[in-house]
Amino acid sequence: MDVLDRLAEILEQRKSEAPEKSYAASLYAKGLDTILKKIGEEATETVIAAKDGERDKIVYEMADLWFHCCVLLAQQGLGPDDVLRELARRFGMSGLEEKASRKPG
Ligand SMILES: N=c1c2ncn([C@@H]3O[C@H](COP(=O)(O)OP(=O)(O)OP(=O)(O)O)[C@@H](O)[C@H]3O)c2ncn1[C@@H]1O[C@H](COP(=O)(O)O)[C@@H](O)[C@H]1O
Repeated sequence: MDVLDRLAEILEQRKSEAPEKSYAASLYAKGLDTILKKIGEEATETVIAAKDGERDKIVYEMADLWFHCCVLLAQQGLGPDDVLRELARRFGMSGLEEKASRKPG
């Protein structure tokens, strides 16, 4: 199982957690506007890191951005696989081939 699959699984589990116990659960409880605001903030922080040429910070901020995008996908009943399938489709790879290409070995 890769990182995005595992994160998606954890984010699904967090839907039944108490908001005080989990950051993801607190985002679900606050709702769509809060999740979208976080995505906007993290995207901006990523842009600033790139403009400043801070490679470590680009990675850190983009991880925050991807995390919040995964929260949005989960909140919408979607997951990383839906996006990866669309990316794969754009260069002619089937969903099954895309999944197989991500498996180690
Ligand atoms: N991958 C993440 C993850 N990435 C980012 N974040 C949180 O996203 C928030 C980012 O918002 P901010 O930028 O405002 O935070 P900040 O502390 O000011 O940081 P910077 O401004 O310096 O970037 C922080 O609170 C981070 O802790 C994450 N919180 C949780 N996870 C994972 O998600 C899973 C579920 O987490 P919980 O719901 O907390 O159990 C766990 O497996 C965690 O490892």
